[in-house]
Amino acid sequence: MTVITEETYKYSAEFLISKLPQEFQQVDLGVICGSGLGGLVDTIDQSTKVEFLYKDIPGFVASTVVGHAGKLVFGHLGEFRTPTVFMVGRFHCYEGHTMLQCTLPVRVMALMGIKSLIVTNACGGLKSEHKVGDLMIINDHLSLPGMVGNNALIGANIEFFGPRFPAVSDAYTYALRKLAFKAAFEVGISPNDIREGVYAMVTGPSFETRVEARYLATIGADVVGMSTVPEVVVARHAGIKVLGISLITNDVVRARGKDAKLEVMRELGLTDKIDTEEDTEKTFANHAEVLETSAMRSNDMQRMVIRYADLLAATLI
Ligand SMILES: O=P(O)(O)O[C@H]1O[C@H](CO)[C@@H](O)[C@H]1O
Ligand SMILES: Nc1nc2[nH]cnc2c(=O)[nH]1
Repeated sequence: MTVITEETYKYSAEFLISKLPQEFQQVDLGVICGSGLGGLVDTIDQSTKVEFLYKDIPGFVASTVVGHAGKLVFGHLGEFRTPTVFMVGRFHCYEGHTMLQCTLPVRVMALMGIKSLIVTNACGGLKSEHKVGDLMIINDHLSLPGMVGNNALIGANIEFFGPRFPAVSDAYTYALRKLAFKAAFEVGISPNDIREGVYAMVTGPSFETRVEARYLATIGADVVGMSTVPEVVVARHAGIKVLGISLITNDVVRARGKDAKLEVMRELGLTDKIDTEEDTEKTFANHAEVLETSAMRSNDMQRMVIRYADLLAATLI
């Protein structure tokens, strides 16, 4: 198992601080941009923005997924010009990175002073009442890897960041969720297009089988994705408040699929013996669709995040 020491996190943060102007020596807010959602950095003041490629930052691994640019950007967000650090592209375990490598940037952000983190992602919808393109404020998560031996906090605990056994029962701060809904409604997002619910994490990279999708829905998940949870767990461990926003980029296929036995019975004229109904759905999840939906809805998400940052700056949360 790769071990990342307290010194490594500090070295990464010190590297960044040594290269940053005074205004970004300490940042208030962190944002992790999900698949195809990195456009948010195009909305910040371009004249003060400072960018680092992940490959140039000590301790960071490389980002390999299409739709994840692979850079850390410092800039002023919103009318209140909140000093913010953006991960434009994140790391996923399915890229071959460990949980510790995937979450290293969150601890670096913690060392740079963030008190609040916005985690965004693209995900598949598991409920028939969801529409592709809906936003969802995460109110809880279900970590399948975390429950069976791949929790982001496995390994020697670094007391400097937080306790050995942190509570995550209210990982997604209620007051911040309220603020996010307020921001969404204020920028004109319809209550019909934004929900609140449970994000399930699987490691991927294969999408769900039909029965896995039904299983996840049965055990309480509303959406499923391959990220977010490790970042949230590490952020909460370090005492950072979290808002999670999911964009439902595709429907996860839950129907049973074509029934070979029925087809053969029909072909042989055994129709009087058919006692079950077929339950088919021919679509399948794919990353191109994920990026297409992100591109369609990223503007709304950006406006909402900017408004949220301003509401946050104006409150004491
Ligand atoms: O969670 P983000 O990084 O937004 O990306 C999601 O989209 C990719 C699959 O299309 C997976 O990486 C999944 O986790
Ligand atoms: N696991 C998973 N991750 C996703 N990310 C975006 N869409 C999906 C999906 O359908 N399943």
